[in-house]
Amino acid sequence: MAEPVNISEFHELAKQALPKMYYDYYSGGAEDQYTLRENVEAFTRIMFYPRILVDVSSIDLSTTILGYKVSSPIMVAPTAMHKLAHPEGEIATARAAAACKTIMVLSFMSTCTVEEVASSCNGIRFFQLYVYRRREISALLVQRAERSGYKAIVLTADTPRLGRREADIKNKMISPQLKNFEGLLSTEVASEKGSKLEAFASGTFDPSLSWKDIAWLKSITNLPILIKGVLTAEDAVKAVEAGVAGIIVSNHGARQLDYVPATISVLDEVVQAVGGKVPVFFDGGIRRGTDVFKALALGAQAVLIGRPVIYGLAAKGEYGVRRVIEMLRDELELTMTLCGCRSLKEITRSYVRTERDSLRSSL
Ligand SMILES: Cc1cc2nc3c(=O)[nH]c(=O)nc-3n(C[C@H](O)[C@H](O)[C@H](O)COP(=O)(O)O)c2cc1C
Ligand SMILES: CC(C)CC(=O)C(=O)O
Repeated sequence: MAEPVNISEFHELAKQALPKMYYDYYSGGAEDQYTLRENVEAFTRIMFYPRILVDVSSIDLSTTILGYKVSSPIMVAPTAMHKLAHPEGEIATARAAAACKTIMVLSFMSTCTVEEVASSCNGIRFFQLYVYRRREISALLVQRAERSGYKAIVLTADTPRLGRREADIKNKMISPQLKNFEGLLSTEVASEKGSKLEAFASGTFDPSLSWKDIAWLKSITNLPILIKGVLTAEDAVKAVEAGVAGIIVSNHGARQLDYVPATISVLDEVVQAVGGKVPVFFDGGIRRGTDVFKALALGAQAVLIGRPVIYGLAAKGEYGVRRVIEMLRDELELTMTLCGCRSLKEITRSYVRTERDSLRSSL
């Protein structure tokens, strides 16, 4: 295929490049994959209401995230095991994110260590945390990340168990390859049945994790804490009360509970509940710059992209990840230009209408 011109073409290239087991793991969702489709399709039901005759000769996409300057509001979401996509793994991703002057969130379940990624290039990075039954291992990783210069902890709160991913069961997905835990924990799972990754997670992840543990996390780190996996106003309020520095509206790329709404359709509600007390970030189903604009218009301060990064990495390594981020950035710039928004601050709710808005106005 010629040089891809959009994320969907990177997806196609990645599918060709990857062994089926890994492609299915990366691209798949939980059970019927209803939410997986919805995450993308819900964006198609939001329409633009652009303004004309605005001087758009200069467009500024830069912003700050937790005080760190970035070139655009598009960050790299934490996704596990990049070496299954490309031999350079998370190092290639980190270099691409740094070249694009944006933030990468490194997964707890990475195939390069926290330290290897930190020393691979200069860039602002956050560290995503899973809490293991053996809490001392999670605590140690938080401390290693803090020592290595990561600037925030992203606590993933939607994974007491792994969702049921049927392709992984059928493919007998391999045990995770996690270099961070060498000498701490064996990641080999003996089970002959189903997904070894799932068997590993069910033996290792702590299902007792609860709101009170935010205080525990605060007691072991000075870094700001973002909570990832919020889908309701009720949990958004609890997160603010627990003292987090930000919220990530996410359904884990539709890989956990199937039949939760598309994340873009709950963003409004969460943003209103938070009432500007902390920044709200967003992920799930972003495949176009227009999607980024829609999330910003509905109140997200920035977005994160998961699968598009993996597709770029699988197709073309570091260069591919860079192209994916640049493409979305360029598409966002064009969307802003055509909507008549010169800066991210000018992107407001009045530039989009959701299905619910249209229903309300027809009543
Ligand atoms: C292959 C894959 C692995 C993931 N691994 C993690 C992970 O280790 N930690 C985490 O918090 N989220 C993980 N996620 C969820 C992403 O952070 C993010 O919420 C999701 O991918 C966003 O949706 P998108 O892929 O449609 O952009 C993973 C997602 C995928 C697709
Ligand atoms: C290794 C997994 C627990 C990573 C993950 O969060 C996912 O696959 O969605």
